[in-house]
Amino acid sequence: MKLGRLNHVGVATPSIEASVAHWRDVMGATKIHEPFDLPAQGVKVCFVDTPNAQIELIEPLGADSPIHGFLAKNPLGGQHHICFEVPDIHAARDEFIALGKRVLGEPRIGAHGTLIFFVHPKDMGGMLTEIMETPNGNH
Ligand SMILES: C[C@@H](C(=O)O)C(=O)SCCNC(=O)CCNC(=O)[C@H](O)C(C)(C)COP(=O)(O)OP(=O)(O)OC[C@H]1O[C@@H](n2cnc3c(N)ncnc32)[C@H](O)[C@@H]1OP(=O)(O)O
Ligand SMILES: [Co+2]
Repeated sequence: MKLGRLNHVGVATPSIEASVAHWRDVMGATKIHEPFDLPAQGVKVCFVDTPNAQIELIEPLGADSPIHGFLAKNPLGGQHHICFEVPDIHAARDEFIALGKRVLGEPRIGAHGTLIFFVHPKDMGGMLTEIMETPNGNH
């Protein structure tokens, strides 16, 4: 696979509102985007910009949210996934599968509007890994 830019670090939180205050007041973030619901992924999302990547705050949305289990184990929240860009999402998916990695579902539209997929943390050194097609402008 051709490893691209680190796009974001996903951080699960029980409260985006409380996390926004942390990133603003403790970490000094100056550009924090408006939160929005992403029902197709079962999360509410809020991007915090850093100079070279984003922090993606995710709060559970709905009873089927994929992050309920993580928050049950980590009630404070915490680092949930890392996301790297690739030029060709379908080629990347085929390559992970060929390496025997568990790709979690079909590529789907993520929070940046491009296709994403996830690879199981137990096949990735303990890190839930999100792969996303490079958004226009990041090339
Ligand atoms: C909006 C979007 C975007 O950026 O565009 C997003 O990011 S949405 C981000 C939210 N969406 C997703 O995460 C979708 C993909 N995720 C999934 O399909 C699931 O969450 C899985 C990763 C398969 C985990 O499933 P589940 O929560 O049922 O966990 P489980 O209890 O079966 O966990 C199995 C083992 O994996 C570990 N495990 C679970 N989640 C983990 C995580 N985030 N990082 C590292 N390890 C993790 C558990 O501790 C457990 O280990 P032990 O057995 O050793 O205790
Ligand atoms: Co993400």
